[in-house]
Amino acid sequence: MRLDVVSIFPEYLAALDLSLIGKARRDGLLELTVTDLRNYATDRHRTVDDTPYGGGAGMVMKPEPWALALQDVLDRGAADGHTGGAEEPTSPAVNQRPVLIVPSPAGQVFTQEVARELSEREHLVFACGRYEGIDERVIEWARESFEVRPMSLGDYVLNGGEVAVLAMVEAIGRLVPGVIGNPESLVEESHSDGLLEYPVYTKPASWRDREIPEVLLSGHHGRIARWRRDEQLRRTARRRPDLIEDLDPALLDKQDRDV
Ligand SMILES: NC(=S)c1ccno1
Repeated sequence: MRLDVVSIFPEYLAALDLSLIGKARRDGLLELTVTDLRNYATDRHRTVDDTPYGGGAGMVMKPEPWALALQDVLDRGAADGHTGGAEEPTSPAVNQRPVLIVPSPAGQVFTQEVARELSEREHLVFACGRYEGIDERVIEWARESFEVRPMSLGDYVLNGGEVAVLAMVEAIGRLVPGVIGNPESLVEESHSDGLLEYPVYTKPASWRDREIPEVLLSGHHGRIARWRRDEQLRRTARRRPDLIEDLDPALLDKQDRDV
């Protein structure tokens, strides 16, 4: 998977050199490039923002630097053989276009399901807006060559898209085959089956007069699996009843309904 991030604070993305994502980059599983938007400013002051038409507080990110930066991302992708680059996409219907993800409170809510969908795409490009946002004409222009996806981490406002990109790249990147050493780890985590994950424990069995659930010491795999499933259902019902409402009933077995 190829990932590009465009930002005026490229150093913000340094965390993507660390841990599993950093290792995946070094192993060639993820090809991630961070681009400084200011390198595409068209004046000697490297200006990337200006006052908003119609008045109002704050500044808006100028369209031209963004268009030049995103076109360069496309051209580099095409030069490296990634489809959907500068030349016409061969068959956009099969989603070969690069996906332009624009973190924004006005975007689609980013979920595990969206992460899974995006982890199967070939080229993701993240546009980190700052100030009051990016001139809307950039989004319109980008639709000619990208599948544009405004995306929100949640209903709150950040100072820019970089923090959201760190979260999305980690959530998406870890689903790319080979990034997580043991793919089994992906099976029983929160949201993998529509439920929150069960509580986990490790040694010592007794800690500050607190014991672990006895069933976990039983060695009875069937009982342990049942206990874990019950805990998932209880925890989800308590903390995120909205997930239970949305749950596909086919995912619930008969015993689930007795919890
Ligand atoms: N909620 C998100 S993703 C965001 C981006 C910028 N501000 O808020």
